[in-house]
Amino acid sequence: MDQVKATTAFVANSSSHVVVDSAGIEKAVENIQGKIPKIEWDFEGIHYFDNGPLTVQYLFVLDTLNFCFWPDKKLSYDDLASGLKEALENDKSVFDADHLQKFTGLQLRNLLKWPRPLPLEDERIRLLHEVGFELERSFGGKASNLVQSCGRSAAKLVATIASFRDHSVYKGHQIFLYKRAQIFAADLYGAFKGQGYGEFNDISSITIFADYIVPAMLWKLGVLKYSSALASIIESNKEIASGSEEEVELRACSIYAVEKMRDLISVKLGKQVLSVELDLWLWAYGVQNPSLPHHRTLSIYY
Ligand SMILES: Nc1nc2c(c(CN[C@H]3C=C[C@H](O)[C@@H]3O)cn2[C@@H]2O[C@H](COP(=O)(O)O)[C@@H](O)[C@H]2O)c(=O)[nH]1
Repeated sequence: MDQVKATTAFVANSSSHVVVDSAGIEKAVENIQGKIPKIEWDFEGIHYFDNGPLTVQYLFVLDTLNFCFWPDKKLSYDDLASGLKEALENDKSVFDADHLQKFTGLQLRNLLKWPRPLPLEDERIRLLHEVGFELERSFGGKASNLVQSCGRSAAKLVATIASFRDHSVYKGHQIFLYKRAQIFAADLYGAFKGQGYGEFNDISSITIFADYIVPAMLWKLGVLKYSSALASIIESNKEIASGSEEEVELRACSIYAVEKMRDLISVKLGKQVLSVELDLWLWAYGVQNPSLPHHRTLSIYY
C-alpha cells in the first residue's frame, strides 16, 4: 500500500494539529523490549469461523459495516460481529448476494437484535446493496471468488475493494487511508492464520487501520501529541468534521507513526513486525480501556 504510506507521510510532514513525536516513538519501542504482545485474532470470541468460503462472506459483510459505533452509547463492534455470526448460524444464506441487495434498515436492526436505528443506518444499507450488486455482477455472488481473484496479494485485494473508498483531500493533496479495505485483508489473514483464503505474499505492505481507537492509544503512549485546541475538542467529545484537517491528521499521523515504529523496531531490535500485529495490539488495549478519550467523526470509513 505504497499510496497509503506515501500520502500519510505527506500529512505527517505538513501537519498543524497533530505531531508524531520521535522521542515518543523511541520510548514506546524501548518499552516493547522486543516483545510485542501477541494478540490472537478473535481474542474476544465473537466471530463466525468455519474455515471455508462462508467465513469470507461473513468477513466481507462485517467489514462493509465496520464503522461508526460511538453515536450509540451502548453499541460496539462486538454487537455487530456477534449479531452477524448468530444470523449466519441460523441461516447460511443470509448473506447471499441477492439477499444483501434487498436488506432494509429494519431487517438489519432485527438481525442484530438492536432495539433502535443503527448509527448511519441508511448508509449501512446502501453499502450492503452496493456490495451485493458488485459481488453478483463480478464474482458469482461470492466474496471468496473476489479474494481468489487477487492471487494472494493483499495489495491487489485492497485495490479491488477500493470501493470502500476511504480517501480525503488534504491541503490540495489526495490522501489514501483505506481502513475497511485493509482490515478485510487483515481479518482474512488473522482468521485463516495466513493459510488458504488468508495467505498473502505481501501482508507486510498493509498499514494499520486508522479508526478512532488506535490514534487514542498512540496519544496515550506519547507517540502522538495534539495541539491544545485539538486536545480540548477530543476531551470534550465535540464532533470533528469528516475530511477536516484535524481528522485527516489524526488518522494519517497514526499510520505514519506506526510505520516509523516498525522501522525503529527493525533497526534497534532486528525484528520485522507487521503493521497488522502492531494494530491488533494497539487496538486490543485501546478498546479495553473505555475511559480513553477518542475523536468523534460521523464517518462511513471507520
Ligand atoms: N484499528 C482497528 N480498528 C478496529 C479493529 C476492529 C476489530 N478487528 C477484529 C480483528 C481481530 C479482533 O479479533 C477484532 O475483532 C474494529 N475496529 C474499529 O474499532 C472501532 C470500534 O470501537 P468500539 O466503538 O469501541 O466498539 C470502530 O472504528 C471499528 O471499525 C481492529 O482490529 N483494528
